[in-house]
Amino acid sequence: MDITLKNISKHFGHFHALDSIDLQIQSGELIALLGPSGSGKTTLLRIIAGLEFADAGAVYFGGEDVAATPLRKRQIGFVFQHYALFKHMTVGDNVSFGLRIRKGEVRPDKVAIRRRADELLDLVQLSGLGDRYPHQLSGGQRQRVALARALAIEPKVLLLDEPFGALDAKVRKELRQWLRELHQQTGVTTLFVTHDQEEALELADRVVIMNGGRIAQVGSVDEVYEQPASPKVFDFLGSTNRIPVVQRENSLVIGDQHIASYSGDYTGNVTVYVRPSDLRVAGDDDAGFEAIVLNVQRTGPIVRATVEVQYTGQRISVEMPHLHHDVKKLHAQQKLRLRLMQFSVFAAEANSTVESALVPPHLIGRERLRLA
Ligand SMILES: Nc1ncnc2c1ncn2[C@@H]1O[C@H](COP(=O)(O)OP(=O)(O)OP(=O)(O)O)[C@@H](O)[C@H]1O
Repeated sequence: MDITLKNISKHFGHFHALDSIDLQIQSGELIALLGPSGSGKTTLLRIIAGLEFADAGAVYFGGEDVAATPLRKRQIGFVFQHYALFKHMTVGDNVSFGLRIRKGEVRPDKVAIRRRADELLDLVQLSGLGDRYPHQLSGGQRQRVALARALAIEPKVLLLDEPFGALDAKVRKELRQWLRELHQQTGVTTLFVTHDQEEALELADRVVIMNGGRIAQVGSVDEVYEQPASPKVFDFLGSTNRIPVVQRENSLVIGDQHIASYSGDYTGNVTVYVRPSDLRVAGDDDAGFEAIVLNVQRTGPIVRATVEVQYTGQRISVEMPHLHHDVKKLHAQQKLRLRLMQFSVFAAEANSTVESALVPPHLIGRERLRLA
């Protein structure tokens, strides 16, 4: 089932929780709604479900405006963060609940209901546990029961609100992989809310990044990660270093050092955004910038260092694989050159001064005069 959201807005009192949301979701897509707390993810999910109503705009399922379609007729499966299983019912009865409460002709007979529950328990890899009660399951198993229950009604759309939020990190990782496989098998159009960028990037076909009730960017995992539309999106998708530099003749420079080629939209004083893991020790022929190592931490296969960028004074983090011979020897007070493997450039931040970005310290007096 494809879903179209057109110009959705929602206020709670004077608070503008959603502002002109437009989004098109293809049938069978797995979409992550990612964003900081309060950005409007759950509100949007609830509006799609019909649990909340928009002040303006429309939701279309397969081209049909669902404004007048009540919740029970939207054929939506839900899973929330806190497993809302019925405690007094067995796992099998929980899974088949949506079928057992159907009325009239659409209610399958007892044997068919039992068979469907068993199939679903197979699908979520819990076969044989149908007679247990929820308290006899682990957290991860309970969330899988919740998913099986949501799938029992053969939903056209699956909506998951932080489905793994209450589970520990290891179980979360396992369930992510499992959900991805389950989605490949069922092909149900799925939207899931998360504020965990790793979860969104690992699971989704496309990511919708929300901020302050608006969509900050929509794209494939590679698009949002490699071409973030704004500093906010860059920040939200992982650790960020910011380095003030100058764009000059297709080049980014710090002082007299050419640190990378660049011919994008921004010119003059700009800020390079680079992730710690996208920095490497530069070879003799590489473009790069000088830095001094302040401290080094070795954690398993990764070496983490804090370095100070020469001339600009920024303290930035670097993460490199420990196997490289230059990285093995890294120590405090060492001078080195770093190169940017992948980075984004945005307009200069308000507090990054021209003199710190542009010139080596011994030239600052002169350069300031020239700029005055
Ligand atoms: N029923 C309500 N009444 C008043 N304000 C609400 C209501 N529901 C949500 N809000 C507000 O709307 C904003 C968006 O809330 P929403 O739950 O959609 O955010 P979210 O991105 O899902 O956040 P989280 O990750 O913390 O769950 C928040 O500021 C929240 O306080």
